[in-house]
Amino acid sequence: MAYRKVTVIVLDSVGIGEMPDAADYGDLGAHTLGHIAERVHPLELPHLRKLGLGNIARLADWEPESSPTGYYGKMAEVSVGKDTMTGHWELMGLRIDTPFRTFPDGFPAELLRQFEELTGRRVIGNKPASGTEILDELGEEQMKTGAWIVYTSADSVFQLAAHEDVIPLEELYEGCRIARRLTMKDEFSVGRVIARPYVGSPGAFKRTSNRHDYAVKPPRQTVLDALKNKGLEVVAVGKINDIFSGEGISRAIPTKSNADGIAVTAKEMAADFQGLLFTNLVDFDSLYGHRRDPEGYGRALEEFDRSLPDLMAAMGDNDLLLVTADHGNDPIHAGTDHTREYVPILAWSPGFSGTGRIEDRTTFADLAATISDNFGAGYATHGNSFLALLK
Ligand SMILES: O=P(O)(O)O[C@H]1O[C@H](CO)[C@@H](O)[C@H]1O
Ligand SMILES: [Mn+2]
Ligand SMILES: [Mn+2]
Repeated sequence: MAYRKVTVIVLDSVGIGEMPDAADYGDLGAHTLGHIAERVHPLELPHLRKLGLGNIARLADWEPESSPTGYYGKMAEVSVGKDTMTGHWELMGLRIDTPFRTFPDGFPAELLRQFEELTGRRVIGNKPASGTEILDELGEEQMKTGAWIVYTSADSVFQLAAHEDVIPLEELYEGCRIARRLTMKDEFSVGRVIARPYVGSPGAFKRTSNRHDYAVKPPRQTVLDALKNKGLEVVAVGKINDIFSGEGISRAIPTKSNADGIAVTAKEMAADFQGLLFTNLVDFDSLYGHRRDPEGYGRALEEFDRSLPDLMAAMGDNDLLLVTADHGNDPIHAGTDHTREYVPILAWSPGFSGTGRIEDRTTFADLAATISDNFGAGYATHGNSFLALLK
């Protein structure tokens, strides 16, 4: 049976345990969901557990669900990376063997010299940092001097933070476009340039939702292109459009928060179209994972869990829901970066007559293969479809 609409919801950073190669990434022992389940009491996720979340892996003292209603499993990442772009691109069929360049010691002086010259402002910072901590450290100096705050992370990112009253948004975005051009060169190449505007006064700075990402394009076509080329709708909710630089997307709806993303997704799930609805909920990662806040992370999971009945009620018998993630971000792991983890996969349709385990997948790209298989899109990927299992 072919589903008319497939909805993929990426719970950004909701990993389900270390990958076998986690040590290569400094992530031995990482377990985003497991550690949240251990730390946060109570953690009420009845709907996710009913689908089979607690049957995928041992999570704290949870009893596995005795009669789950969905198909459940986990997927491994084959690409060399643990960033959002690599994760999402693999979910949509790519295998990234050349890692994005990272800058653990800051960006080369020559890049910053050119950036300062072209923008007419000095740079301060230039190191890996948490985006909120660097504001505590350098926000006041920026307000006094009008310099750019440049920082990076374990991801391949050139992040440009600016107080909205000191450097107007338009100038910040122009600065990002300049940085984007400079970082297209091989020796300076980064996956994303990110505008990080903020407001407030020293000690109480707050980042705003005027963040904007300038990503490189996927290196080849993803299953999104294959669907779009076939005339199917590909609707992107949240930061999906940025992650794919708009490639293969027919309609994009940016969102301001998980709650907003969930509401938009519910509406689009109820709308009548044939194709793919693809949502990213980023708050798990940006507000709680990177901030190492297990409590907040748990509450955000509960918020999503509470919305599941509405999302499911919006589906027709011929629709399929797939819930997954793009990497881990264990809120009790050392540092403030992503963690190299398996991601969960939960599948549900009102039309299911069976339920059960989806055998461990060796690549996130099995999702792309499944989607292609469903729509007869003929997309070539290293992934393997598990569509036949879902019935
Ligand atoms: O600490 P903040 O600024 O939120 O940064 C996080 O967000 C960036 C992009 O997702 C990554 O580099 C990560 O480190
Ligand atoms: Mn992510
Ligand atoms: Mn992140």
